[in-house]
Amino acid sequence: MLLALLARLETCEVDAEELLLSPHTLNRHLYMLVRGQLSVQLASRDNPPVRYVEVNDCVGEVSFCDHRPPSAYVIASEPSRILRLHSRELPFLTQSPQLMQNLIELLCDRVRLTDQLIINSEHNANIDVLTGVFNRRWLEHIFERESARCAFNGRPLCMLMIDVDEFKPYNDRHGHIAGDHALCQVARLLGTQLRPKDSLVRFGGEEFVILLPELDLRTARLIAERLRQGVAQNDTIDTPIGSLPGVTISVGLARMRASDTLEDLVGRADKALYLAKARGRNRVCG
Ligand SMILES: Nc1nc2c(ncn2[C@@H]2O[C@H](COP(=O)(O)OP(=O)(O)OP(=O)(O)O)[C@@H](O)[C@H]2O)c(=O)[nH]1
Repeated sequence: MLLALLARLETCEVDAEELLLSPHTLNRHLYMLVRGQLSVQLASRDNPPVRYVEVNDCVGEVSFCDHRPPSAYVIASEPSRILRLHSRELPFLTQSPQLMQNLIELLCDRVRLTDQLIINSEHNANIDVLTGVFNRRWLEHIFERESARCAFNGRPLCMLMIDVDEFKPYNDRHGHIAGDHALCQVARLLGTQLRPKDSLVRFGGEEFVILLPELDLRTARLIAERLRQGVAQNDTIDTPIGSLPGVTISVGLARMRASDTLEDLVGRADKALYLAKARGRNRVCG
């Protein structure tokens, strides 16, 4: 059976940059890479590869089976040798339970890989690139969930609005890259002191938001004070560009009221933050 299958395979050579599969062209082949490397690109040939196909990997199996155009571009990233099987040989494959089992496993792998890519891209869409903490998009999602959950259980929900103090002069004195390191340090210091159910979000620029579910105002204030002290006590930041002076933060605190929208809660936390700045910075208000 295997020998008969091998006899049905064609060998082809592709040059670097050559297009093997495209969403605009029906695919009739199942390909197996025997030398070189292929890249898989979604939506446009100009997008960076989402993955690479290495030797012994297959591509094209989904369109080979369903006779529909491929969902991605597959391009040779270097000169490559490929074995291919035409879809007219599909009835031949069905004669062997083992070959069918292999094909099903291949399709299952592809489904899992696609799921993982979706999970990764969903995750990346919620993460701030510089600091690695959640971004504003995530805040909207998590606020909806946590505010509903806390309201349903009759539990409080508090928000901390945090702003790095005098960050413009810090950037001016030490440079923007140093400022970036300082922001990462703040994110790290804040993140390591939180419970898993708390959400740390980079709200924008030098501002962070923390959602604290199931904590009353008094406890949230203690936590805010602990966070403030944690940042202030780190008076130097070790970075690849050298040792930099630490920064301080001001914190505005607000507790969710019934029927608060995210904007309402952010607005009150922001007012409290403004007060903390006006009273001299490096403090908690609200
Ligand atoms: N390095 C760096 N700087 C940023 C980033 N985002 C915002 N900033 C800077 O943060 C600074 C914020 O400055 P201001 O809003 O004037 O406030 P401040 O100097 O921190 O003063 P106070 O908030 O009143 O204590 C601006 O200079 C922005 O350019 C970033 O991602 N990296």
